[in-house]
Amino acid sequence: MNALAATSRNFRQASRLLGLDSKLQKCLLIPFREIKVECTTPKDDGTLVTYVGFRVQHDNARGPMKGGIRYHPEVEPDEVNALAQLMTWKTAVANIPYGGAKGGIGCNPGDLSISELERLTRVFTQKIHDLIGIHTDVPAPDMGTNAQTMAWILDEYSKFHGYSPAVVTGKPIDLGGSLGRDAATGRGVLFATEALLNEYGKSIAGQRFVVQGFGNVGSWAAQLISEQGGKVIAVSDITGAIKNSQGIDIPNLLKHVKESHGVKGFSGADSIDPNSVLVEDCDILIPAALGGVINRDNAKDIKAKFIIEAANHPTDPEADEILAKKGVVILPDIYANSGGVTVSYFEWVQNIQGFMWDEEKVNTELKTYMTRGLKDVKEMCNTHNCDLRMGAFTLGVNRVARATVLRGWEA
Ligand SMILES: NC(=O)C1=CN([C@@H]2O[C@H](COP(=O)(O)OP(=O)(O)OC[C@H]3O[C@@H](n4cnc5c(N)ncnc54)[C@H](OP(=O)(O)O)[C@@H]3O)[C@@H](O)[C@H]2O)C=CC1
Ligand SMILES: O=C(O)CCC(=O)C(=O)O
Repeated sequence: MNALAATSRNFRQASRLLGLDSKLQKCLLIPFREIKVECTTPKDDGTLVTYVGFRVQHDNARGPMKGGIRYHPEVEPDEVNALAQLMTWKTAVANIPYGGAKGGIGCNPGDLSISELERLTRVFTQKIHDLIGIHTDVPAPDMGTNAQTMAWILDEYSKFHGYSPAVVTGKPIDLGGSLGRDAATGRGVLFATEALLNEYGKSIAGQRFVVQGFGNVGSWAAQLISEQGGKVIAVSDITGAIKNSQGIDIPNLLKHVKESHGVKGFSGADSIDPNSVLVEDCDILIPAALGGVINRDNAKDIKAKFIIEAANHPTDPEADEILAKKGVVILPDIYANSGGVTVSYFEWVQNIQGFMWDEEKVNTELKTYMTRGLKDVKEMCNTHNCDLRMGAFTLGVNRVARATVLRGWEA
């Protein structure tokens, strides 16, 4: 099932549980604005190349639209649309005053030089600068983009609108980025996992984890989990997959990845088939790469008891049903990975206030938001007698529906 069909199906199920009428459902589902732009830019050898860029602004009932920009070869309109919709429900679940958006460019950032990436980012910004802004739509990093990408967007945007650090989050600290934003999604995953395990009388220490994806989110999650005594027994990225049943030494793996640009060849673990990583024997599985990776083909073989969705939309609805029958507990993306956008919100607040928080304050506030988030989700599970995914969807959709009705959508 494609990402948009899957996300919209979850939305409709939540709307039915909430008893939303069909007109309001339609109004909430259809994006506010979908932008598609041509980005033609010279390569380093002077030849011209054209990429297609997207920004989908899904909803702004609760505040400025917010969401990352992804550079990946598989970026396509339906997926960006689904990811923008997920951002609307995610910011509502986190209870931060934002709507949802997402963007992307269909390119392989690994094939581009730094100067080619800079030119592409500047051309994309030139095409969308009049549609983003501090109080309209605030981009951030996602797969294939990082703090440097945000610095280029900030600089290009500022040429048109004056210096505006709050127009993007996830910036370098020297340009007004927040302490703790780089680690925030992984740290949020840690806090969410702790809060969930607490419900089962368990803690991180001694649990066996498998992490798919070792970029920003996966590597921070693995590092913070291992610091809490969790045993990360298998990890994968685009270069391959590795396993050590005794637990991988994450600080050493991080050094290896810095030097070798991937987990492949790490001497402290055995190489395994990347296709087997999701079905490895473990207690907790953390998908932290692409969407749709847990589907009807592999769900029945998953051995983890808990799945913490660090990635966006890693689990297909068909897999959800199979896993529910097996008793696997899934902590859904729109709650589990909300630590990133929550600290993005803290960054935006700091930029607007012109006052910088220390890292301890950022992390303490993040823990408060993540702990309260699970409590709110569980309350909806009790009210609607549903699983955690529907608990999160009903929570997010209900908050957006209430804001929409209060603002007077029937004009
Ligand atoms: N960054 C953030 O703050 C947030 C990110 N997310 C979500 O988390 C996920 C990861 O994002 P992020 O860490 O930022 O992205 P990064 O680009 O930093 O990292 C992505 C990781 O996934 C790996 N990867 C790509 N394809 C595969 C594959 N087929 N199998 C295994 N690994 C693969 C990449 O390998 P390689 O580097 O070798 O290509 C890399 O290790 C995405 O779904 C994103 O939407 C959610 C909330 C916030
Ligand atoms: O930090 C942000 O604004 C958005 C992060 C993001 O894209 C996501 O949560 O999926």
